[in-house]
Amino acid sequence: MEAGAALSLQSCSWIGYEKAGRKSGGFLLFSRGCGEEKRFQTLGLRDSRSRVALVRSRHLESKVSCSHKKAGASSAESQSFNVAADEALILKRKAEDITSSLNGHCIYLVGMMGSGKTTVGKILSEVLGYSFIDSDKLVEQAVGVPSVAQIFKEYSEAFFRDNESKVLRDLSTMHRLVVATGGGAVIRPVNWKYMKQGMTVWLDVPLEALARRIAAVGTASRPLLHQEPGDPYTKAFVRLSTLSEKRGKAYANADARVCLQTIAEKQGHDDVSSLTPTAIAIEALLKIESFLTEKASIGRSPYLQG
Ligand SMILES: Nc1ncnc2c1ncn2[C@@H]1O[C@H](COP(=O)(O)OP(=O)(O)OP(=O)(O)O)[C@@H](O)[C@H]1O
Ligand SMILES: O=C(O)C1=C[C@@H](O)[C@@H](O)[C@H](O)C1
Repeated sequence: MEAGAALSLQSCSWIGYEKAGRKSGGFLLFSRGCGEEKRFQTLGLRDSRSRVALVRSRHLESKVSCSHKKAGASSAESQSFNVAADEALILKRKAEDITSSLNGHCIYLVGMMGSGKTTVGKILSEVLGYSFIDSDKLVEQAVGVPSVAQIFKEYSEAFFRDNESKVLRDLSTMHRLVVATGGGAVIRPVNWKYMKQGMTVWLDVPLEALARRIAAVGTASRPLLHQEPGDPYTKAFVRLSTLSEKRGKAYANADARVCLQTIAEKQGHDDVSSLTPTAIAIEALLKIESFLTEKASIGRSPYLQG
């Protein structure tokens, strides 16, 4: 039971996993179940202040959710509503926890094509109050060509890489950005010098999931995947496998690794496809927090002045 029920963020609806009682006013009250300690740990809420705040916020927001719930909503609908609200709240709390130690430093998301750098990056930027930047788009603007695929075709990959390095160099002097980097940005050591001015986070996604995501939208916008013969899934999978073998070590230079397979296992799922982008963003914040805490514990708080 326990793997799925106790540890799952996906199934941690307030109603389902806190023991809930109903008051005459229709509001929910929570009592602490025996699995709560474990859940707090899973959510990365180790100190009592965060825990109290989360429980209080859940209580308050549950009043709002209950008073707005449609009378005819199915239990599946209300459970997924609660899961989404729960995740959003945890995300917000975690962002508040790390804001001061991050001290305005940029976050660079690295990972293979389709790993979710854009999707997760937008969520992180919003919750941290940062701006979101896609480095591929900056290269397109700098070159004056509307797509990366066209830059590869009209110029060359090397030309694209040179411009990508220039863009990363320029970004390295800035603050309060979440940057979705190009999938191949990790292969040039100089790019690491630029990205390490901030915090680097690797979104590590199994190849099958990447190929599935990319096949769903087609390979046309991803020039490195488009040349292979075959159906979109096979094209993507074959090429991504080769790229991943070449780049695996480079991605591992990142300060933090967000491994989707590990999150899925923690939540009791076999497959990463059940993970929401918000759950992945939460894990990213937890990993960022661990990195900052570890550095601070050895007297090397990377981003605090003084
Ligand atoms: N957690 C997720 N679950 C399911 N699909 C997702 C998830 N995250 C992203 N996707 C989908 O996968 C595709 C690729 O996502 P996204 O554009 O965020 O990746 P990326 O790393 O920025 O890709 P690229 O480097 O190729 O630009 C999109 O269609 C997106 O909707
Ligand atoms: O993985 C890669 O090498 C690439 C990823 C994309 O984001 C683009 O930067 C470009 O298509 C190259």
